[in-house]
Amino acid sequence: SPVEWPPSSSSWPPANAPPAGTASPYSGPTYSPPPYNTTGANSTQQCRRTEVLVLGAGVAGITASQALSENGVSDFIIVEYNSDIGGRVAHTTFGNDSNGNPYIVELGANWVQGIQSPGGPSNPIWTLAQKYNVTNTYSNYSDILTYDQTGYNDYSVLLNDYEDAYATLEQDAGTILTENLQDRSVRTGLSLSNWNPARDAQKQAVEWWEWDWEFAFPPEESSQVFGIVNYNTTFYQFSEDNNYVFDQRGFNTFIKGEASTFLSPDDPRLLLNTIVTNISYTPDSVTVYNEDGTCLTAAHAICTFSLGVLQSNTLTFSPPLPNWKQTSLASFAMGTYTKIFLQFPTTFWPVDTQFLLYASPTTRGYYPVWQSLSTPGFLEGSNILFVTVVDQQSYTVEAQTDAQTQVQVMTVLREMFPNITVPEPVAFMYPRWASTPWAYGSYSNWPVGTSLAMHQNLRANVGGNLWFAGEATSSEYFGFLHGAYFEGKEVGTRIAEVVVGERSCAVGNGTGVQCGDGEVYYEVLHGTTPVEEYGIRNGWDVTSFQTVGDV
Ligand SMILES: Cc1cc2nc3c(=O)[nH]c(=O)nc-3n(C[C@H](O)[C@H](O)[C@H](O)COP(=O)(O)OP(=O)(O)OC[C@H]3O[C@@H](n4cnc5c(N)ncnc54)[C@H](O)[C@@H]3O)c2cc1C
Repeated sequence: SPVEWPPSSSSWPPANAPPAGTASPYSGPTYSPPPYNTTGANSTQQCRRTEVLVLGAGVAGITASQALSENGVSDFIIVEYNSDIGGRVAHTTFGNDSNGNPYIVELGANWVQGIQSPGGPSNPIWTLAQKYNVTNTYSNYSDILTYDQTGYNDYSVLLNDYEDAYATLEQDAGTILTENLQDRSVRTGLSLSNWNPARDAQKQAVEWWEWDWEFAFPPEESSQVFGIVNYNTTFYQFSEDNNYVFDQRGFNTFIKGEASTFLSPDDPRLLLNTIVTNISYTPDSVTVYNEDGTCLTAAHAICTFSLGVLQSNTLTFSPPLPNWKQTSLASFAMGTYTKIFLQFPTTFWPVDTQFLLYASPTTRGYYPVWQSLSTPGFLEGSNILFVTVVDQQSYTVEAQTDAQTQVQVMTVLREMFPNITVPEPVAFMYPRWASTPWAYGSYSNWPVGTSLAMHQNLRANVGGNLWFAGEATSSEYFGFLHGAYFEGKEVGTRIAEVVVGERSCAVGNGTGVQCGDGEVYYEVLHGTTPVEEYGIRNGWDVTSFQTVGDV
């Protein structure tokens, strides 16, 4: 049995139960579990029943539930680890303003990426940001100053060189995709486009800003085809703009707003502070067992847990997931992206500049991208700067103490501003995403040489009734909020069709409704996927050959 049942006294109450709830309109519904089932984990007799279980209350869980609701399925339960909804759209208080009130800063998602071109489709996250008046400002990526260990040093011309190489990289990606050639790394593609940073620290910093900062992995570990598709479908389809959110209610305001369209305050269908430890599935049902000893059973379940959680050994499946699913879970990559926040007594850096890029003479990706929130249009006058690291440098800072990281960060800042007496920060903070047990990382990336067929196996349902959705299951928009949005909505809608179909069958009205509609998966995987197989069923909603404006 994958779970201890009934829980022993040592596991009760759970040691890592989430902290008591923060203020939320959806604070924990009071649900009393039935008396413990003593016949073993395989019996679902005593578990609370529902039609659809939605596992996770991030963007995908909420859009999936909303789609269920809008398509006539109201009998669902959302199970969420945390005391609030939003998942990786998460904020906290940081520092103080001049009145002593703390600022709100985003630990996770921060930008609406790709908004809308005139007359073109809108990124749904942009539509919702406008609907809920989420405070945001256009991030001007041209508003950047370049530094190295000697201080200010203008190497911004390298940004143009990279962009010239990128134009070739993206054209080559299109050729590989249409001619069904073997995918390769972005490093290989850049090299073939005459971009070779080798050990040139300034070129490495520019490359990091242009690639790693978005994908949370270096070019060596990123697919040329699918990295370009990801960029293309977001930034050419919607727009090239990234709008930075600094709403003092928190970015998750838009998710809470959408949740309130189908959940009432204290809705008993939302179970917060509930940690799923086992998912048991049969051809007829899915049952989840929770750390608090409760269990829930349903005809269908949508698992929206992050790729990091699915790759961890904190969650078990009974029976174990089939090989094709385990292989796909192991094939995709979960990245880590860490924002390190500092508040100072003054704004000693150029206040009218949004970004500062630092080239470490020794280590690629060592505290490279700095962003000023004190700049007009943001949290003006806040004296807050933050620096972002990803991948190996994220793992390093996660393993260090805050004090150790602060020393390194301050050494870099003093190299960047050799003529200024840089003060110590009055506040310092960063999250540790790679070790956060409900995320185990920040967002996913498409590794080198991994086919669409393999990605389809990440999306595909198991046993017909255990479905998967989230940013990682989005073939085109993986990593992004809008990827999670579309995937949740798609699976919620599909399950609603199945559920409504089953009801029709159950009343025997003779309409011949199909009662199940399983996802396609590939038992035998080929290295590349012919372009004619790219369609809505494997998540290919729009053509990846997007162009900007009239081009
Ligand atoms: C640092 C960082 C920066 C980012 N920046 C951006 C950005 O600027 N723009 C952008 O578009 N995207 C960004 N993203 C990505 C974006 O946040 C995600 O794509 C999106 O929020 C994922 O939503 P989801 O519903 O797929 O998953 P999640 O938000 O992870 O939702 C899954 C839910 O499942 C819950 N859960 C997990 N395990 C369990 C369990 N065992 N039991 C019960 N519940 C569980 C979690 O608590 C979570 O609420 C960023 C992410 C991070 C972390």
